Amino acid sequence: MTKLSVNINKVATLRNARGGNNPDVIEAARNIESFGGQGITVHPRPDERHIRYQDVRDLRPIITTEFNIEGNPIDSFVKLVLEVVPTQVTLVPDGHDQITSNHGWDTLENRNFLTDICHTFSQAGIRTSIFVDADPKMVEGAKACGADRVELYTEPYASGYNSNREAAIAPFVAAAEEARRIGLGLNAGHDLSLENLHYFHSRIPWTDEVSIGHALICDALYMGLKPTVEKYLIALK
Ligand SMILES: CC(=O)[C@@H](O)[C@H](O)COP(=O)(O)O
Ligand SMILES: NCC(=O)COP(=O)(O)O
Repeated sequence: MTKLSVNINKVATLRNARGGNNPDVIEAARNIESFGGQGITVHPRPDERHIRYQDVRDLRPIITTEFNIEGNPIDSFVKLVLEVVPTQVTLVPDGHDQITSNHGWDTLENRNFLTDICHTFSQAGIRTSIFVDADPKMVEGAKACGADRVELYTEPYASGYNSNREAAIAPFVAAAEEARRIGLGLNAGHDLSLENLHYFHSRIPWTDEVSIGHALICDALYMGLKPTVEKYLIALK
């Protein structure tokens, strides 16, 4: 069964716009779980443009499903994750000034660094996932780093979906088959939406978890959070 982990970064974006606590990320997380969401994902960036480090601390005790913290493993991020001990940590190679994530790790070039980081988190009992492009070599490299899972960066699939979905999904099926072959867990995320999620899942049903934020929160502005979460869960049937 593929779990839906809802990324609530954009709830925090809206909250920070006015400087108060509305919308409340804690209430959003509680609601998402009550509506059937099987995980909460956050990506605390160094500039705290949306999710703040204190949000991560505040969310930990109230999350009853899976808690996935994504980020570039700079010292402050590593310290926060070890303090909070989430279900999973997802290592993302974002630069400080990136508007959003736009590529995965080179797991061959960064093998020693990623191996050390994965070991540190594994020793703390945290599942590790490495964010990679849909490339079987990068998947294999993540396994060599000792990661439990990879997360496939799915923006290229999403952007190619409308013009040729068969072509868009092909590299992801190849990368996902490599993960399955070598016994690596499989996550996916970035720009997945109600439009493209069902097809992705129909072609790669062994995906363990999809983490979805931007499109889902935008959909919720039109349809409401409960119906939106329910629609995303149906797309994973
Ligand atoms: C790794 C990934 O794809 C998500 O964390 C995405 O980067 C969301 O980050 P923003 O919400 O800051 O765009
Ligand atoms: N790992 C992907 C994620 O958490 C959310 O990405 P997006 O749906 O906001 O593009």
